[in-house]
Amino acid sequence: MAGQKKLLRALAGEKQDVPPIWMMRQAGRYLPEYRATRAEAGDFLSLCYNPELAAEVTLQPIRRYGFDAAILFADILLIPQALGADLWFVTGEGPRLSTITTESDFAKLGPACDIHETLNPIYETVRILSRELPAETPLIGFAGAPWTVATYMIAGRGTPDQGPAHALREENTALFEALLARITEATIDYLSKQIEAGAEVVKIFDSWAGSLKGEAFQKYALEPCRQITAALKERHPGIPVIGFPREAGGKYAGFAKATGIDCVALDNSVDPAWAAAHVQADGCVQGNLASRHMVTGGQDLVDETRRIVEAFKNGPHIFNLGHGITPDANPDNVQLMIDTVRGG
Ligand SMILES: Cc1c2[nH]c(c1CCC(=O)O)Cc1[nH]c(c(CCC(=O)O)c1C)Cc1[nH]c(c(CCC(=O)O)c1C)Cc1[nH]c(c(C)c1CCC(=O)O)C2
Repeated sequence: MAGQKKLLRALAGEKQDVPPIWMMRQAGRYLPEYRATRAEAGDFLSLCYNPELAAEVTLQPIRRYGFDAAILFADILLIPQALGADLWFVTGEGPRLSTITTESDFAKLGPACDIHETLNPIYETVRILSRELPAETPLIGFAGAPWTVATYMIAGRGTPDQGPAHALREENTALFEALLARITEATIDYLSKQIEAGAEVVKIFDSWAGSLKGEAFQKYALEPCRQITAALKERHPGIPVIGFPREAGGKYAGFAKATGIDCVALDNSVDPAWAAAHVQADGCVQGNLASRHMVTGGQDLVDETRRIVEAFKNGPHIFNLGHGITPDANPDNVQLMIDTVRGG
């Protein structure tokens, strides 16, 4: 069923001599061809909603590097926008959204079933990519996890400690949980449409999972991921799901079993030998190389890449970074990483 695609074979639990490789944010500002297409689109959001150009930037890193997977070009904050939040990007600073802190803010959001009107161009991007990607290159669809998306919707921007979201969670738990439930429902529908349009794998990005401790992690990171995964696998039997509870630390262990996901994406704070013993024991793992190596390069990059490949060589493994590549990265260092993984 997994066919010959290396990524799908790893997700199905197969150990390979050379792991498949792709990179978080592989379509991005470190590539001159991305910057040119983004300029043609006008701005980042216009690029996300332009199916031809979004497909073009998705394909750019595949053409340049021959990665073993493509990831849909879009953003986790399109869901809040499709639910009715205002969204814009401030150059050099990041995203801004209208905030949700009261029942009346929440009441202004639309129902989950209304998101597709806004998100239809994204499904069109997926359809174009299904036609244009090389036969051996699967397409990964994605969405943000409800907690991470909620942190942006509550604060109206990225925050270092997710303070406003934690405050709402403690002070108005009912409103916080209603918001999470709405995002969860929308995310299931959104990912389901991506799969219908041709995505062969989906990934759930919980970039701020690490700030949820103890029972809160179980309720607001693990449980929504379990719900989304169960609903998708019921609608689309066999669809592989990658989960990324970033900075989950010791809670990476057991996460795949508890949620039903097929692969756990690791950030660069976990020791690969520990993760091989405690996370990969349950199935496929992905990630772990610190993104800064794409800036600094050299022998350190080669040594770290080899250390990770070696640590995970006895089980299913997808080579990737521990977080997205940054705009100051050198494209030559990406090639060096790929050559090291493939050439030893
Ligand atoms: C938290 C989060 C966001 N977006 C995303 C996350 C989760 C993963 C993570 O933790 O990095 C996920 C994301 N964002 C983007 C993708 C596309 C696919 C890929 O190549 O990985 C994916 C999977 C494109 C993007 N999303 C964004 C860019 C840069 C936009 C530009 O061209 O100016 C890209 C290529 C913008 C974005 N989008 C977001 C922020 C905070 C920012 C601004 C920060 C920055 O400028 O890098 C929200």
